[in-house]
Amino acid sequence: MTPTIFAPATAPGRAGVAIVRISGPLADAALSALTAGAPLPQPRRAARVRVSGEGGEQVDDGLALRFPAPASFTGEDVVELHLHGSRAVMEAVMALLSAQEGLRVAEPGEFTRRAFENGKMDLTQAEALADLIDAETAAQRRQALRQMDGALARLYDAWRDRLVRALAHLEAFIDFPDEELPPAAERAIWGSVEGLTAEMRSHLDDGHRGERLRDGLHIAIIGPPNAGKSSLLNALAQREAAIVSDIAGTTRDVVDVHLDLGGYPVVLADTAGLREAAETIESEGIRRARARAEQADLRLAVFDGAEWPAVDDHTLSLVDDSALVVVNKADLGAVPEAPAVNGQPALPLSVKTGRGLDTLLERLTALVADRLSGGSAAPALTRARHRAALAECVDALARAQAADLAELAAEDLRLAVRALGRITGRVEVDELLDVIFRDFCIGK
Ligand SMILES: Nc1nc2c(ncn2[C@@H]2O[C@H](COP(=O)(O)OP(=O)(O)OP(=O)(O)O)[C@@H](O)[C@H]2O)c(=O)[nH]1
Ligand SMILES: [K+]
Ligand SMILES: [Mg+2]
Repeated sequence: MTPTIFAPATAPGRAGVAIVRISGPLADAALSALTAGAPLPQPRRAARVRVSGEGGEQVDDGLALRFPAPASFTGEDVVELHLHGSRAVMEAVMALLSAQEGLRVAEPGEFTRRAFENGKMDLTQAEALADLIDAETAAQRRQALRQMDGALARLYDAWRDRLVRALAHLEAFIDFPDEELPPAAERAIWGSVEGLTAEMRSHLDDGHRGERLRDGLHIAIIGPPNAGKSSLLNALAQREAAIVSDIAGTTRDVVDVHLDLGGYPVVLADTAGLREAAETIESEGIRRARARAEQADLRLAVFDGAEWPAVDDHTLSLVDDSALVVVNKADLGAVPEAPAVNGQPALPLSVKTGRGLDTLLERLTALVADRLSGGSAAPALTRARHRAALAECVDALARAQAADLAELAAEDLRLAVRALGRITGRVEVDELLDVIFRDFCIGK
């Protein structure tokens, strides 16, 4: 018998309510045992229950909900206990459940895994559920909900269906060599494969926006020492995340802060000021600053307005045309209204007076939204796992198209189908035959 599993469904710690979830064939029995054999509540109706332990000692007064199989999250019998969220109550109830025969504590992700195994969701939906739980910003929440609703699963399954169909048509002619593959049928098969390849390529070529939206867009603040990089980080983060001082070379380690810019997640990094450092710790800091600047999705270059119109060469060498350039300390130097650095428009800024901060925030938000939203109606690829499988699929399709023999082409199409199926976790059954019999009248 499948073991019945249980675990707290709410985060640990003191809370008004804590929920314990039980899933498996013994879920109802477990509830009965906890409630001294009181009648089971009606399905999907909250009922007040008195939870008691050994010798009838009361442990808590709470609510119980039953979701009989298969209409439950996992597809199994599920019981939810809504208890008071204290450590003492939770520990007592967990101990009582552990003591019951056939019950054990769930492993991480095991409820969702059972939901997948019972056909309640595909792998992309299971992943989306994890993303929704981790979501910190509105855009992350929207992406996760959309994927949980099956947007990616539908896209990948539709592609897979089209591939299976092309493969079935090709195999039909391989299996029945007396039948010539009519040129029109051959064109249809390869036309469909070509169309699919193009759609997959454009889905892959999305600037990684779905994956970035999960992780946050990485922005590195770079600039010469004392330009006010840490001051700017603190102003954007609205807290004293990094140490600010008038000593050049204050920042050494990279300091990351997580920001929500217009609903989009951003990881903003403050870095060491760039210069020829005399001392080893500072030069290690500068090495880290350069490395971070290279890995970042976007560079925010801060020049020192007190030096204007001179600009720092070390920083300049890291500024590309996607970088956002600001000239800070505009309150000190003779910084013009619309400065240009190396021909690139820059924003005059003063973290001290607040000048330019709103404009900078607006520009940053627009840039981030542009990188992460993509503005397209199609759902975004969200994981490296999907990317790897899709790339494998596209490679197999390219090989199939180049193959001389139909048998070899069919083998590559089969590999392509398998690669796609891995994304959603679908296994192949006798689908090929189904399609053949639906679309062909073999034997006529
Ligand atoms: N007048 C003026 N001073 C500023 C401004 N922004 C920062 N400062 C001052 O400039 C000095 C250096 O600021 P930081 O934020 O530590 O500069 P940094 O670029 O992080 O410096 P390092 O970490 O050493 O590379 C501090 O004394 C700040 O108070 C500004 O807009 N105007
Ligand atoms: K400093
Ligand atoms: Mg600093």
